[in-house]
This record gives sequence, structure tokens and C-alpha cells, in this order.
Amino acid sequence: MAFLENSRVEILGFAVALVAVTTVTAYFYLNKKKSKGSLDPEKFQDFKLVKRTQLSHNVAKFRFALPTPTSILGLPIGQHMSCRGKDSIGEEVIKPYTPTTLDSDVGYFELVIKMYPQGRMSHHFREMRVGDYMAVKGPKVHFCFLLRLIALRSLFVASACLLGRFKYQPNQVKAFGMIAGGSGITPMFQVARAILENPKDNTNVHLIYANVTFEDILLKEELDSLASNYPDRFKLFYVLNQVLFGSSKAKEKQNHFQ
Ligand SMILES: Cc1cc2nc3c(=O)[nH]c(=O)nc-3n(C[C@H](O)[C@H](O)[C@H](O)COP(=O)(O)OP(=O)(O)OC[C@H]3O[C@@H](n4cnc5c(N)ncnc54)[C@H](O)[C@@H]3O)c2cc1C
Repeated sequence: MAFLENSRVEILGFAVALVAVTTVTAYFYLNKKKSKGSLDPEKFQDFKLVKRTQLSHNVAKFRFALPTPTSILGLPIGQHMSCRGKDSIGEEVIKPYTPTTLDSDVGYFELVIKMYPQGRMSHHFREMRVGDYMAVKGPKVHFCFLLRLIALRSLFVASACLLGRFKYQPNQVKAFGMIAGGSGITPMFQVARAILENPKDNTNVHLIYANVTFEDILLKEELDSLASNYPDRFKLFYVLNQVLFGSSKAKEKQNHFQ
């Protein structure tokens, strides 16, 4: 009896280990096969900064060139990548970022970055000048999530997540409700753009975007232009903590906002 119990435990252990190995191997295989783009999920690659546009006192848009003018980034929609830089004391720092561009934007990708005064990676971005290179890899692997799913022996769900936590499929649902705060807008913006700019997708998008002040709103022009280009499919609501504005320029914008 004890022998049978032991054998059962061993077989179960072996099965769980097999599922784990198969899933992780499949992840890398599928990821490699899928990524015909310019990113490598395992190896950092350098991309040249070709344009830097200051959007506000602490926000800038960074445009990086891809290897050729016809290259695509190849990052699945809604996923993010790891950027590597140096903080103010020269130590390596790696942080996740979601580009605001899609694979329909060929030859380059863009990041909209909010730079915090004491932020480590913020320092790197603040110091970056046109012509500098940034090390990037991706898509970022969600190992903990994957392993947690494997631990739950939910192979089906784990497989669905092999390519990331979120996978965009046109017409999967009638409408998406999105809530974003601050720089958390970047993945939402990317997904909203992909949905709205796809003529075969009828999905509606409702986005609530919260910020502290008016001046903190990222990608406002781009969001407003999506709202005016797709009035029937895209509903956009801004929410602010403080309705007081510092500069006269901001006051001007506030009047427009009201
Ligand atoms: C999936 C994902 C996608 C993302 N995409 C984007 C994006 O597209 N754009 C974007 O801007 N961000 C994005 N982020 C956030 C980004 O990853 C970083 O968290 C952000 O850039 C801050 O990193 P940091 O190293 O500059 O700040 P950190 O060093 O982590 O500091 C964070 C905060 O702590 C404060 N702080 C740090 N050190 C000190 C100190 N010594 N004393 C007091 N305060 C301190 C900083 O001022 C800042 O407010 C994303 C995050 C995730 C998870």
C-alpha cells in the first residue's frame, strides 16, 4: 500500500515537472517563432535614439530607430519590454516600458516617459541625447505568473498566457472598459490604438484616465485625436485630483478642457 502511495506521489511529481518543462520550453519556442521583429526576449539589443521631444517639464517622447527603415518592433500588443540604463551613481537599472507605437509604425518605436526627480531610470532618460543607444529586450517574460499557473496545474490557462498576460484579438468582446492612471496610460493607449485603427475590429473602447493635475495628462493630443476620429467607438473621460493649474499656458488649456 505504502509502495503504491509513494509511486503515485512520484508520478504526480513527475507529471507536474513535465508540464512545467514543456510549458517553459514551448514559451521560448513560440516566442522565438513569433518574434519576427527586432526584439530578442533573452538578449539586450541597442537601439539608437533618433528624436527626443519634450512634452512637458518632466515628460518626453523618445523615438528609437529599428535596424532598417522597414523593420518592425514585433512586440505583441499590450505587452512591455525591459529597458536597461544607468542611474545617477552609474549603477545598472532595468525597468519595464510599453511603446506607444504599433507594428504599423515601421522603422522606429517610441516611448513616452515620465521622469521623476529621484527616479533611477528617469535619470538615464533625462541624460539621453539624440545619437545615444539604449539596451532593450522583450517581450518581458512573466515567469512568476507562469509558474503560479503551473503550480495550479492549470495548463490550459498557462498555455493561453504563453505569449503574455494579455493577448489582443479583434472582436473578442463587444467593448473594453479601461481605467488608467499617470504613466499607466501607455499600454492602454497602445491597445486602444490597435483596436480603433483596425478596420476589421468593431470593439468599442471606454477609457477613464486619472491624473493629479491637467499638466500630468500624458498623450493628451493623441488621445483627443482618437476620440475625434472614432467618436462612436471611443469614449474618453479625464479625471483630475486637483483642478488648480500652475502656468498661464495650463490655464489656457484648462479653459479649453472645461
Ligand atoms: C508594464 C509597465 C509599463 C510601463 N510603461 C511605462 C511607460 O511607457 N512610460 C513611463 O514613463 N513609465 C512606464 N512604466 C513605469 C516604469 O517602469 C518606471 O517605474 C518609472 O519610469 C520609474 O522608474 P525610475 O527608475 O525612474 O523610478 P524609481 O527609482 O523606481 O523611483 C520611483 C519613485 O520613487 C521616487 N524616488 C526614487 N528614489 C527616491 C529617493 N531616494 N527619495 C525619494 N523618492 C525617491 C521617485 O521620484 C519616483 O517617484 C511602466 C511600468 C510597467 C510595470
